[in-house]
Amino acid sequence: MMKKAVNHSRVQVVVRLRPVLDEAEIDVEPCVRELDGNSLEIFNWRNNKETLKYRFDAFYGKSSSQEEVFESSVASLLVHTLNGQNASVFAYGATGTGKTHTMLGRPGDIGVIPRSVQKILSVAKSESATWKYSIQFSYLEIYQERVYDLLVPKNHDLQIREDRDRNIIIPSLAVKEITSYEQFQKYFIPASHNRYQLCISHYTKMFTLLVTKVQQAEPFRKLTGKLLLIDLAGSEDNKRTGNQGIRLKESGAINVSLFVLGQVVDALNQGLPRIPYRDSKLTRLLQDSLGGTAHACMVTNIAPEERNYMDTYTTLNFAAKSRQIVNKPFTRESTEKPSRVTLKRKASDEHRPSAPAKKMASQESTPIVNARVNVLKQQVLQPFLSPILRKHDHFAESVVSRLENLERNILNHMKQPVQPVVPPPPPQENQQDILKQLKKCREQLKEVQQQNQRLTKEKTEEEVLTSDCLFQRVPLIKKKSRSKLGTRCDEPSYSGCSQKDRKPLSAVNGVSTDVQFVKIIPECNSVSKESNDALDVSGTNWTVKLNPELQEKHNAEILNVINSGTVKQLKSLQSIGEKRAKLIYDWRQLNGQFRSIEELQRVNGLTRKTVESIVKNNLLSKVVFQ
Ligand SMILES: Nc1ncnc2c1ncn2[C@@H]1O[C@H](COP(=O)(O)OP(=O)(O)OP(=O)(O)O)[C@@H](O)[C@H]1O
Repeated sequence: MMKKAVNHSRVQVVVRLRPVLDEAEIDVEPCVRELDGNSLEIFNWRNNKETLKYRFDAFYGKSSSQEEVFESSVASLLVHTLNGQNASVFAYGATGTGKTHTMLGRPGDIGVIPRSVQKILSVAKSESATWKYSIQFSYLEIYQERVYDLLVPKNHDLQIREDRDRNIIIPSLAVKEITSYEQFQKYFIPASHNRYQLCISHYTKMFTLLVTKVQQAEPFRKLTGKLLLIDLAGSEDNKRTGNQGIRLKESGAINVSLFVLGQVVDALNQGLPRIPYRDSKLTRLLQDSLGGTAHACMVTNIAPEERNYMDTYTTLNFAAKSRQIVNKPFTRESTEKPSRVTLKRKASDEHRPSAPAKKMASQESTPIVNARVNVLKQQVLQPFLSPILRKHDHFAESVVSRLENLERNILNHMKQPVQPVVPPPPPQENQQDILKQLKKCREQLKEVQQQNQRLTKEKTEEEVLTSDCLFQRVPLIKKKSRSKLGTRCDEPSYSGCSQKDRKPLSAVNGVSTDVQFVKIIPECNSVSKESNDALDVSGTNWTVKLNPELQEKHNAEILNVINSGTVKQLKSLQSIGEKRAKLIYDWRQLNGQFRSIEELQRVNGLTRKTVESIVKNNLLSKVVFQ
C-alpha cells in the first residue's frame, strides 16, 4: 500500500441555524442574526448594547435546505473519499439544535448520511466500466463510553484499536457490503432504531462508509477511502435542565467526552506534543478527523431561541477555535491486477493434459482408465490455489504473485516422474561385525557400571571421589547459571579447561593428589569443623580440599588479582560484583596493596561476612589434608 501525501487541509466549520419550532415563539426575536453566507451575530451577554460577530466557512440560515447543506459543504468531501482519502463530517451542537436532522433527516427530507450513500453509489455506477467498486458500511453508537454495534445489536462494548498504518479500527464491528440504495435502506433503517440509551439524545452515532475501487485496466490502481459521518451527542447544562439520576450520569458521560473533545481541539491549536485522543472513546474515534488524516467538516448546529443563548454562545466559541485545526490527509493507493488472476483461471479452465497424463491416456485406453486420466488431469493441472484467490479478489499484488509462484512450483513438482522407492540394501558383512562389536561394548559398559555401583555402596562416610581436571587451573572465572529451582547461583568454571577436557565424577577412577571431595561428618568429626573453609560442592554433604602447595599458589594468584587487577578483572572473582570491585579498587588506590586476603575487611563496605564468602567461594581456605 502506497501513501501519497496531499496538501494540508484545514477543518471546515459551517454553522446551521435551526428554525423556531414552537409556533408560539415565531414572533419572538431570535438571539441569532444572519449577516451573510458566512457570518452571523449574537448579542453580547456581558453588554446587551453590543453584538458578537462570528465568521465561518459557511452559515446556513433557518430556511436552508438539506440539499443546500449537502451540496455546498459535504459533496466536495466525497470526492476525496472516492480518490482514496479519508473524510469526515460531524454534527456538533447542543441538544435539540438539529444534528440528527442534518445527518439523518427524515423520509422525504433525507440528510447527509443517506445523501452521501446515494451519491457514492451513483458515482460507482457511472464509473463501473472503468472501476470496480466495493462499498461497505458500519454503524455504531457510543453510549456512556461504550461502543455498541448498531448492525449487530448483540455486539456490546467493542474495543477500539490502531492498526499498523495508525488507522483507528474496531476489529469486531460488523460490516455490510452494499450495491444499491435499497440494500442500504434494508440494513440501515432497522439499525437506526437499535438504541441502547434511555434518552435518545445522549449518544453519539457514527456511520462509516468504506469505498474501495480498482481500476479495470492498466495500471490497475486500487484506491481505498473512508467516509465518517458522525452525529455527536448533545451537550446539556444540568443546572438548566435539572437532570437527575441516570440522566445526570448520562449527561455527565457525554460531557466528559465533549470536554475531552474540547481539550483535543485546544491541544491541537496550541501545537502541544500530546493530544489527549485516548482520554475518551469519542476523541479516539475522531482522531482521524481532528489533526489526523481526514478532510473534515464540522457542521455546528445552533438554535435561535433566547433560552438556548448560553448553549449557542459556547457552541459558536468551540466552533470558532475548531477552525484552526489542520489535518494531513493522504491517498491510500496500491495496484491490484485482477485480470492476472482471471486470466490464470481461464487458462486453468482449459485443462490441457500434461505429459504424464497424455502418456497414461495413450498406454491405457479402457473407459475406467480414461476416467482416471481425467481425474488426474483435473487434480494435476487445475491450479488448486485458485479457489483461494477466487474468494479473495482483493489480494495485494505481491501476495498474488507469490501464490502464483508457489502454485507453479508445486505443479512442476507434480509433473516430474515419480521415483520408485528403493528399499535399503541388506547389511554387509563388515556392518554386521560392527553391530556385534557394539553389542559387546554395551555389555562391557553395563558391567563396569554395575561394578561402580557396588563400590559406591561399600564406601564409608569418608568416601573419596576425585577429578583429574577440576581446579587445576586458576584463577576462577565466574559463570552465572540458573539452578533447577529457578534461583540464580554462581557456578565456577575454569579458564583453559574445556568442557570436553573435564571428566564426569562418576567416570573418575584414579585418585588425584591435588584435590579431594570429602563428605562432611556432622559435629564431632574433625573434617566437619573445617567445613566452613571449604567449598560445599553439592550444597548438602560434600566438600572440597586442595593440596597445601596448590592452595598456597592459588591464594597468591588471587591476592595478585586483588592487588593489581582492574575493576573488570576483580569482577571475574567469585562473590565480587561491580560494586565490590570498585570498592576494592578505590581502597587500593588510596592505601596501597593488601598484605593478605583477610585485609579486605578494611575496605569500607565489605563486612567480615562478605570477606568470608569471598574467601570461601574463591577456594582461599587453608587446606587440611587428611
Ligand atoms: N433545519 C431544520 N428544519 C426543520 N426542522 C428541524 C431542523 N433542524 C432540526 N429540526 C427539528 O428540530 C427537532 C430537533 O432536532 P434534532 O433531533 O435533529 O436535534 P438534535 O440536535 O439531534 O438533538 P439531540 O442531541 O437531542 O439528538 C426535530 O424535530 C427536527 O425535526
